[in-house]
Amino acid sequence: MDVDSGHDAEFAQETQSFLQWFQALLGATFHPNIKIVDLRGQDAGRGIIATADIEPDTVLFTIPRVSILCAATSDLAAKIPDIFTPQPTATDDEESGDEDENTGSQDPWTLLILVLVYEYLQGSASRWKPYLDILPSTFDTPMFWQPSELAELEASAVVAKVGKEDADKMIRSKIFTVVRAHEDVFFPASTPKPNDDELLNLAHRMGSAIMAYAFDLEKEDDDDEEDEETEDEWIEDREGKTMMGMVPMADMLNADAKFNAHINHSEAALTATALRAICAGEEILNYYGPLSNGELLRRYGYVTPKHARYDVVELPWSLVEKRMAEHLHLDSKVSAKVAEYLADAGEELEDSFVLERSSPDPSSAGLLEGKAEFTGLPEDMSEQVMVYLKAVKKAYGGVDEARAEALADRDTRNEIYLTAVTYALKDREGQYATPLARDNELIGNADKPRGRREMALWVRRGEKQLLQEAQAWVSEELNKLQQKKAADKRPREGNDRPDAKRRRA
Ligand SMILES: C[S@@+](CC[C@H](N)C(=O)[O-])C[C@H]1O[C@@H](n2cnc3c(N)ncnc32)[C@H](O)[C@@H]1O
Repeated sequence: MDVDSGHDAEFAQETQSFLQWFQALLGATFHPNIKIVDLRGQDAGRGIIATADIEPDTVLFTIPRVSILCAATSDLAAKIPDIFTPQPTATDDEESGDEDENTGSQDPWTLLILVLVYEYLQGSASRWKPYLDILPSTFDTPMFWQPSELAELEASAVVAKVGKEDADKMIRSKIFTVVRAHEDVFFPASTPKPNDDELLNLAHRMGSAIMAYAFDLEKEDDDDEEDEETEDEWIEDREGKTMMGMVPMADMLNADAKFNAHINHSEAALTATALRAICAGEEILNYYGPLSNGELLRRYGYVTPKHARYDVVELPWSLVEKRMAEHLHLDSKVSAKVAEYLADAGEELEDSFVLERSSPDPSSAGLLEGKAEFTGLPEDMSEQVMVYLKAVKKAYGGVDEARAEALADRDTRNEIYLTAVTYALKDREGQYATPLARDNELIGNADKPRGRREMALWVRRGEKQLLQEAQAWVSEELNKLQQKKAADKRPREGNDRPDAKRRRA
């Protein structure tokens, strides 16, 4: 038997039906040395493992493009073609200011939600029924978390990105309208029609499945001549206009920052190949990109220790600005002038900046290379600080020339910047409900998080660790700068022989 029977007979049966369905697809292949397994014991759903050693470059499985579930393959496009013909672009809508009201224009996301809702509602009549049966009905993405679970993520930028309300709004405007206008197409006569709440839940479920499972598919027209076998993997830009699709079996692969398989896109099929030798018993892992654990949680509902190297933290400009104003002892009058100059100069200030480590790309074999290290503050933040300090210098002009003069010195500006950032980073760390030491204590020797609260704990711990690394880096830079300033002064003092002068005096 190709399938691990696991503990749950229904789960195993669905896996088996899916595999049989997949293997019967014209052009599909599934290597005999791999199998789908039940990894629920590790909070990882289904996954694929090697049952015997696998050579590098082995084709693990092949999915013919005609079996991808998308707008181009579902019958829905033929039944309501108007919805699938290109509408004015989002930019046009934004310009006309009626994006929310424009219920007609669909995008790759909403089209795929419509397709999935349609295929799901067709039940046994859907070509993809055995595949749809194994898609999850519940998710661990924060979109579905209780407020008390979300509270564990407090201060992480992930919370603001959950977007449940926006998703509800989008579903009501773009999905409901189409489904309700074509009930004869969406709802088979033999089954009861879902009410709005049921439809909302179904659309959310499909939207979340897309977020965690869908591939961005290249449009045939976009392929260039060399694209026989392109390197187009999970594309990170989910806002793009490329067609999206659900790729059975390719999405049975779990993923990590260290991985051993890759999905190649060719004209007729998608193939999963081994990037290096894979040992019997090893899990076959794909790669979703250099995502922070916060982002991995938001999109896919899981976090891994290896993704922590890609963690990010947002530093609000307000914290940096406040600390700079304090450091410069700006009074309200000067502050107002600074704001005025910035406005006059048309400077559009960013609200926040993303701190991250420099991390080498994984090797072509999917191995992690080198160390991820904090090596500098975001360049756009440094630029914004300099714009701000220039405005301060101008505000002091004619009021306090000595201060204005001091700000003309580059090292002085840098010192002000680094000092303010030191405090701003501490302030940012203080926004989290628990200190890093407490999170470390809670995690102890655990090798991975289990459950939502632990995932939140790992996300916030990772962000605070990064904040501390940033603080250490800033403090070192500040030391170097102060030493440089001291050294810059010394030769002058030596030349002027102040000691001798003082002695003479
Ligand atoms: C493309 S699917 C992979 C197959 C999935 N495990 C299943 O049972 O259908 C992506 C989902 O798998 C899970 N997943 C992927 N990689 C994982 C990992 N390294 N650890 C835990 N869960 C993982 C997450 O729930 C994610 O949303």
